[in-house]
Amino acid sequence: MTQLSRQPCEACRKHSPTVSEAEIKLFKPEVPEWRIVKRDGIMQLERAFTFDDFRQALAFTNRVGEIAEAAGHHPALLTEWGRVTVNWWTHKINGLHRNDFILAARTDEVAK
Ligand SMILES: C[C@H](O)[C@H](O)[C@H]1CNC2=NC(N)=NC(=O)C2=N1
Repeated sequence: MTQLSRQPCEACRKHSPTVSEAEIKLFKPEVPEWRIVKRDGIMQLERAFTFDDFRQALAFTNRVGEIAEAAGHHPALLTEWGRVTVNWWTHKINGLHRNDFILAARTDEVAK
């Protein structure tokens, strides 16, 4: 499989299926630092990134915003002094789509 972050996002429609167990087994190893959590009954990918101060946390937040805008797919972002918590899920299907794994992989790339 080509590197997850390089894969194109696919159009996600209202009735698109959520990721299967088999897809999770395929994709999750490519984003090992992310947890699959359930928030408000919705499966999400979540990771907290730490930084030396607020300015660096904010700069990372904006980099994630840029990749989200480029993909037309957006996370929940909690930006604090020294930490940014990122949650990816697909609103249209109230759950996880392959796009969320792709964007999580891209998020890791802009954290470096
Ligand atoms: C109209 C707009 O493209 C859609 O609402 C997009 C925007 N960004 C999105 N982001 C996420 N995470 N899920 C969506 O379903 C979604 N839909």
